[in-house]
Amino acid sequence: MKDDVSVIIPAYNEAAVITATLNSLNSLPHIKEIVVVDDGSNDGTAEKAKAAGAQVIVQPFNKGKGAALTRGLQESLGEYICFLDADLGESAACAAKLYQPIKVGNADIAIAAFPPAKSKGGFGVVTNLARFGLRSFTGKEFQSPLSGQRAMSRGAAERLAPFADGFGVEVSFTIDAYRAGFRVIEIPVEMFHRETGRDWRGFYHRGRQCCHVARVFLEKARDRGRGFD
Ligand SMILES: O=c1ccn([C@@H]2O[C@H](COP(=O)(O)OP(=O)(O)O[C@H]3O[C@H](CO)[C@@H](O)[C@H](O)[C@H]3O)[C@@H](O)[C@H]2O)c(=O)[nH]1
Ligand SMILES: O=C(O)[C@H](O)COP(=O)(O)O
Repeated sequence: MKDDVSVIIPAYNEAAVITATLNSLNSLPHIKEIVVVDDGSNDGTAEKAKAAGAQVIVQPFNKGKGAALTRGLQESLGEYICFLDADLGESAACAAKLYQPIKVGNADIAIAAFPPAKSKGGFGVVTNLARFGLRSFTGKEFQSPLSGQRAMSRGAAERLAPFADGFGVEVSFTIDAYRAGFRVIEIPVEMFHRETGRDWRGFYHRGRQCCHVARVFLEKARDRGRGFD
C-alpha cells in the first residue's frame, strides 16, 4: 500500500507534549506527511514541531480547533486524512488502527473510541451533552462523541469542510457525515490525552466546549426545522 495518509494535528500551546506525539508517529506505515497547524501558540509549539520533522503551518492568531483543521486539510496532499490531537503523546502510535480500515474500504469515517479516563477530569457534562445530541441527530450511541481522532478519505473530508468553529467541530462533523450517508464507525484504541482538571482552567475549558457543542446542536435543529436535513 502507498504512503498516502496526511496526518493533521491542530496544536495550541502544546510545546510540552508535541515532540512525544510526533516521535510516536515516526514508526507508522503509510504516512505521507504530518501537518501541524499551530493555532497561534506562544510557547514554542511550532519550533518543537519543526524540530521533530513535521510540516508546520502557523495560523496568524488563535482561530480555534475547527479552523485549524480546515486549514490543515487545505494544505495537505494525501489521499487519506487522519486528524489527531497534539496531546496524545506515545499513544498516537495507535493511529494506524484508524486509517487502515478506511484505506481498505471497510468504512468512510473511523473515530477513535477511548478507554475510560485514568483520572477524574470533568464531570462528564460536555461528553453527555454531545452523546445525547448525537443520539437524537444520528440515532447512534457514541462511546467517545468528542473524540477528535478521525480518519477518512480526502473526498469525505472535503465534502464535510469547512468545519464548524472551535470545539463544535466533532459533533458537527459527525452529524454532517450521517446526513451525507457516510459509513461512520467507532474503533476502540488505547489512546490517552491530557485530562483537564477541576481547577478554574478546567472549568473555563469545559465551559467553552459546552457552548460550542450546544451552538452546533441549535444550528442543526434549526436546519432540520427548515427542512434542510
Ligand atoms: O484554540 C484551540 C484549542 C485547542 N486546539 C487543539 O485542539 C486539540 C484538542 O484540544 P484540547 O484542549 O486537548 O481539548 P480536550 O477537551 O482535551 O479534547 C476533547 O474535546 C475536544 C472537543 O471539545 C476534541 O476536539 C478533542 O479531540 C477531545 O479529546 C488539541 O490538539 C489542541 O492543541 C487548537 O488547535 N486550538
Ligand atoms: O476532556 C474532555 O473530554 C472534555 O473536557 C469534556 O469534559 P466533561 O465531559 O467531563 O465535561
